[in-house]
Amino acid sequence: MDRKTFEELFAELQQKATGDPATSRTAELVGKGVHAIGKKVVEEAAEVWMAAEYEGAEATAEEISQLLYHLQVMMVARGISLDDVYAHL
Ligand SMILES: N=c1c2ncn([C@@H]3O[C@H](COP(=O)(O)OP(=O)(O)OP(=O)(O)O)[C@@H](O)[C@H]3O)c2ncn1[C@@H]1O[C@H](COP(=O)(O)O)[C@@H](O)[C@H]1O
Repeated sequence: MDRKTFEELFAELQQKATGDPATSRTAELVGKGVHAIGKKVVEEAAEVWMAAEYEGAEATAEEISQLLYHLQVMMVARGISLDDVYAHL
């Protein structure tokens, strides 16, 4: 499995954002804009909730990974850095 940390994924997505939408999901989503990304964030958040209530830990962890990915895509699309977010933790 291609494992990466939260920080490593964010660095990768910053690079991918300006890439080819035909080969990069990140570039495709950033091209669609904040409205489309926001819908994915809400959809993935609901899937985390449902998995946590009705599915096992592994399925829940997978949904959480997809939510974190889409949150990072939103950050890239809006020009928000990791430090911008960490400042509020
Ligand atoms: N971690 C992720 C990741 N998690 C989720 N997803 C995307 O989110 C989708 C999951 O959402 P859904 O189940 O709703 O999928 P879907 O129904 O096909 O989505 P819709 O097209 O209907 O919106 C997956 O099919 C992926 O397209 C991700 N896409 C990319 N990454 C990582 O991001 C990096 C850059 O990826 P690219 O930009 O594609 O090169 C790589 O390291 C990837 O592993």
